[in-house]
This record gives sequence, C-alpha cells and structure tokens, in this order.
Amino acid sequence: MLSLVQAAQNASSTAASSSSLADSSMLDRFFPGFSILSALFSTYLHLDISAYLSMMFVLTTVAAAARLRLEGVIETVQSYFTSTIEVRMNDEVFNYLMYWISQQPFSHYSTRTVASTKTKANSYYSDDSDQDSDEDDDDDDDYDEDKKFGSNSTENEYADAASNDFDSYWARRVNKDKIKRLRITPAEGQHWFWFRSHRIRFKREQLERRNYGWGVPVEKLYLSCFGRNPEILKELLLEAQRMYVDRDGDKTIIYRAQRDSSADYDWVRCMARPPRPLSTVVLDDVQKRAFIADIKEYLHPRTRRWYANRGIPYRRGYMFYGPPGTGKSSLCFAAAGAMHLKIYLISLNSRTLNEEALASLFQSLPRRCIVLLEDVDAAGVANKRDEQTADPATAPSSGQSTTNTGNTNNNNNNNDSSNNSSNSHSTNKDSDGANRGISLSALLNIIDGVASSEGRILVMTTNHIEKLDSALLRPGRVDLSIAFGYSDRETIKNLFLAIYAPLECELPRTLTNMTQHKSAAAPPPPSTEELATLANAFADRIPTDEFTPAEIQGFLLFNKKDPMRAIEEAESWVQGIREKKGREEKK
Ligand SMILES: Nc1ncnc2c1ncn2[C@@H]1O[C@H](COP(=O)(O)OP(=O)(O)OP(=O)(O)O)[C@@H](O)[C@H]1O
Repeated sequence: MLSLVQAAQNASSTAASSSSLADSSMLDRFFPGFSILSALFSTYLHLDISAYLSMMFVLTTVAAAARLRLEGVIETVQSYFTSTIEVRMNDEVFNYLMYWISQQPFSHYSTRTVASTKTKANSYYSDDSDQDSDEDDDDDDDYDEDKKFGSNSTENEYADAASNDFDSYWARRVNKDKIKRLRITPAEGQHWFWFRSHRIRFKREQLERRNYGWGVPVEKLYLSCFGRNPEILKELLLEAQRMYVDRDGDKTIIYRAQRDSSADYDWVRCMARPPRPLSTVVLDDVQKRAFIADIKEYLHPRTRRWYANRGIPYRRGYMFYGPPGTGKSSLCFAAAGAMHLKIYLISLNSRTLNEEALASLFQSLPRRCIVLLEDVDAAGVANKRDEQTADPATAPSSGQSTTNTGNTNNNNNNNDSSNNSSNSHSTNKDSDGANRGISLSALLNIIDGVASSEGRILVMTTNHIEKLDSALLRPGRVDLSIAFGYSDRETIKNLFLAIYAPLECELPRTLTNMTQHKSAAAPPPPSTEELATLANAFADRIPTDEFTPAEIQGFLLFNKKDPMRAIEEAESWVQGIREKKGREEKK
C-alpha cells in the first residue's frame, strides 16, 4: 500500500517536473534563456522563479499601465501648456522647415542625426533642394575655376590656359562630384533648440507604413513652444520660408506633375533655372512685345477687378504652335523669367493622367503662375475624325491670332470642327480599348471648370494645330495664338548674332582683350558692324523657311568660337542636312 502511495507521489512529482519543463520551454519562446535562469535559481538559491511568474506579470502590467497613464497625463499637460504646429510632408512648408533646420547649428550638434547625401532617394526635401544646391555648387565651383584664369585674361590666354588646364580642371571636377556633400538633420524623435530667446521643441515622426516612392518614408514634423501663443512658431516658419525662397533668387522655378506611390498626381518641384532673357528667344519683336504686354495687362490688379465686375472667369490662355525646335518652350520660360512666375509643367502624353488627376492638379495651382501644357495634340485630345486640310494661316484660334516669325511650312490644317466637336469630346480610348490619356471633353472641363484656379496663365503647345478641335481654340480658352515656324532671313541673322555677339556678362574679358592686347597674335573679336556683315553673309548661305532655329543653333554651336568657319561651312551643312532628311523620308 505504502509503495503504491510512493509510486503515486513519484508519478505526480515527475508530472509536475515535466509540466514545469514544458512551461519552461514554452516560456523560453517568449523569454529566451528563461529555462537556464530558472535552473540556476533553483540550483543555487533553491528558488522556483516560475512560482513568481504570475506576480511578475501583474507587476509589469501595472507598471506599463502606469507609464501609459503618465505619458497620457504628460501629453495632456503639454498640450495645455504648449503650442504646436504640425507640418505635413506633402506640403511645401515641409521643404522650408527641413531646409531651415538643416542650416541650424543644433542639428549638427544633436546626438541623433540623419545623414543624407544629395540624392533624391535619400529624403523627400532633397528632391528639391539638393538638386538645386548641386547646381549651385557646380556653378560656384565653375565660377571659381573661371576666376583662376582671371577676368583680365585675354580670350587667347584664357583659351590656352583652359585647354592646357582642362585635364587638371576636369580631374578636380570629377573628384568633387564623387564626394557628395552630407546633409545632417536631426533624427526621428524630439530635439530642443533656442529661437529668438524661446525654447522650441522640434519633433520628427516617421509614419512607417506609407511612403512617397523612392523608398522615402512619410514623415511629419512638429514645432512646439511653451505657452498658448504660437506666434513664435509662425515667425520661425516665415523665416524658414524666406530663407528657402531667397536661396532661389530670381531663378525660374519649375514644377512638374508627378505620380507618387499611391498613384496620386501632385506638383513636385523639379528645378530652378537661371531666367532666360527674352532677348535670347529669336522671334518677331512685335509678337514678343505683344505677348509680354498681354501678360502684363492680364496680371494688372485693375484687370482682375475688371474681370470680376463683369463676371468673366479671370484666366488667360495662349497657344504656341509650330514644328519642334522652333522656340515654343523657350518663349514660355523666358516669359516666366521676365514676370518672375513659376512654371507648372504637364505633358498630356502621359497615359496614366486622367481627368480627376488633372482636375486636382489644376485645383492646387497657386494664384499666379504659368501652366505649361505640352503636346495638347496628344492622342486623347486630338480630334482625328476630321482630316480635311485647310490654310495654315487661318488655323490658330478664333481669339486674337498673330503671324509667325517665318513660314510655319508645316501644312497646318484648320479643323473647323465645331459641328462635330461633340463627337470627339468623350473619346479617350483606342479602338482596342487602350487608354489614350486625357480626352478633349475632360481637358475642356478642366480649363474652364470651377476647379481651375483663377489668375493662372495657361500656355499650351502643339506641333500639330491641325489636329486640334476648334472648341479648344475658342476665346476664353485660347486668347492669343503664336505661330512658330522655320527660320526666315531675319531669324537666321539673329540666331547668328545670339551666338557671336558678346553678352554683357562676358564684356569685361572681351573689352580687355580689345584694349590691352592689341599686339596679341589672335585678332580681336569682330565689332558690332563687322558682326552684322558676317550675319548677313551667313544668312546668304542658309535657305529661308527650311530649317528650324534649333537646327541652325545646333550648327552654330559646333563653331561657337569661329564665326568665319560657320560661314564657310554653312553651305556644306545645308547640303548634308538635306541629304539626311531625304534619306529619312525614303525610309
Ligand atoms: N526662336 C528661337 N530662338 C532662340 N532659340 C531657339 C528658338 N527656337 C529654338 N531654339 C533653341 O532650340 C532648342 C529647342 O527649343 P524649344 O524647346 O523652345 O523648342 P520647341 O518649339 O518648344 O520644341 P518642341 O515642340 O519639341 O517642344 C533650345 O535650345 C532653344 O534655345
């Protein structure tokens, strides 16, 4: 009997120890090393720590709850006694703030920082600022290199030094390019700094789950200060904005429509270019002046009132049409530079762009800007039903139409398709059902829809005005059309002068060349009169209405230091291009 009881006790103790083993191995999964710890305790201290487990669990839960509660209390107190401004990543303020923060000493002394190079993938704001600062760095470096030769160097000295020194310059340049500048910003979490005698908290938070493409996580920034008056935070943001904008100077800022990873379109700043002087766009002066005067008149505050009083939507549209490489985009950029307007660029050739996306892009335009809609003859918008041809001169617009610089020479057709325009309005699918992009009706809705921001200037460009429905060209949508064409004699001469006439910014070197180095072996650069004679000689050798300004400019660039050679080689270049085009046509 006794042995039976003992056996039962043994069995139960074996069961207990095997169950405790099972417990230990299960606990091991959650707390690696638990079984070893438990064995050590039981061997040396004769303590079964698994017996205290439930107590430890309860204590941990209570501590966690207390901590949470405490955090909640701290947050409530903080929110009551501090002011906070939240900055979201999809807004430009994010760029202002991150740029400003990256310039502050505290972000370098912080113990937790993010280091990024100037690549787009590394941070959202660097997409913008870094590209620009890359360009700026390049400009500065090249300017320094330029100065090494001295602004008093003659053109020849400069050329010699430049050619001798090119290899070493290039080696330096390439080395510099290899080493990317590091941008240090405070890492995720809280950072404190002083701003105008106020203690400010900067908090960077990452929302892991989503990203804006290029693997960049979505972030939010918070600025907080003590007290219930957020004025100092607004001042900080204004300073950040000013710093960011000042950095641009008078550059022309270009935004383009871009899809993010969630497939939504948004404006993304893509570059800041030095303004292109209007004088560098070779176009009939009357047309150029008329275009700029029209923009100025439109932007005048009295015009805005005038439109409002008469209930007319305050918008202005221009159509630039003509063959590729005739200066349509150039004029748009030059006008933006002259008027200090930003350019918002959209290409209708994108097949993923739909009406909704385009509407939301138009909705988020600033009050004063130029929207450059390129290739409005894109598949979905073009009216292919009406193939009849007409006189190019009557093609452009039922609004005011100007004549072109040369001869458009591209068989522009006038589709006066008002009768059948409704047919084309809804077509945005190919016969095989594939998406053809934005339809004409969608484009018209957006151009004059309520969503379209007032005050904007719309510039549409096309190589095929004959494909466009007259509905798109009617006044209100297109108020002024400018035809760009193949180069006439005047254009050819002006293109020649644009390459060889010294620019104001290049004058000191050239003047020095002429005054101080008369004895130098190389002849001084031609005078204005001589240049005019050379331009005439060049124009004599280039047939009119046959080549685009881009083609002629391309040829002149090959001889950019030698106007005489350009004149000598002009005829053989013409011959060569004709033969090349002939071969391409035969294919
Ligand atoms: N009228 C012009 N005056 C000065 N430069 C010109 C002119 N036309 C073309 N160019 C030069 O040719 C190049 C292409 O010009 P641009 O992009 O303005 O042509 P485009 O008509 O907009 O062409 P596309 O229809 O292909 O967009 C630029 O380098 C520009 O400087």
